[in-house]
Amino acid sequence: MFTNKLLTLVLLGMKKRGFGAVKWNGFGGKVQPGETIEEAARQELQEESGLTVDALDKIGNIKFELIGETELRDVHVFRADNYNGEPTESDGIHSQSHAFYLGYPSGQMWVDDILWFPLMLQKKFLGYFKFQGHDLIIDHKLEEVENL
Ligand SMILES: CNc1ncnc2c1ncn2[C@@H]1O[C@H](COP(=O)(O)OP(=O)(O)OP(=O)(O)O)[C@@H](O)[C@H]1O
Repeated sequence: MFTNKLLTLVLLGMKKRGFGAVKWNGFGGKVQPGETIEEAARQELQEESGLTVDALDKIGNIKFELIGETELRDVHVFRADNYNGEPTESDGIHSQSHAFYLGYPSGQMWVDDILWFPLMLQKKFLGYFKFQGHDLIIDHKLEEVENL
């Protein structure tokens, strides 16, 4: 994430295949055995975008319930304001910066992102979203918190 007085840019990746294919999204994936959640976040960022980060702030936690799936998806959201390297396309992900306030590709993102992305610039938050299929939210809660 890069901010100056005029504009905030957010680097997003488009998954080429699998769950959430063709949606612009934060970089991420599943935590492997023996990894902490933060280690997994750094690993996925590096694998998917080619970037490394020094400071990584935990800013959100969202539980997703998808009707028909037995387990909740427990998503931890981290933010980094500086990064090392240049974003590169990987096997599974195509990366591109998007201006946060201008022309954000909302038609090609998870519908929940539009509700919580604005919070991640300034707040910590907890969220819950219940989905029917991949495009319809039938229940949700979002709350700002001091600490996670
Ligand atoms: C349902 N609403 C959602 N809204 C916003 N973001 C969502 C999301 N659901 C998952 N995410 C994110 O999507 C990425 C891939 O997650 P996930 O599919 O579990 O990982 P992984 O790369 O291992 O994918 P495959 O299952 O192998 O395709 C990861 O950043 C995760 O945080």
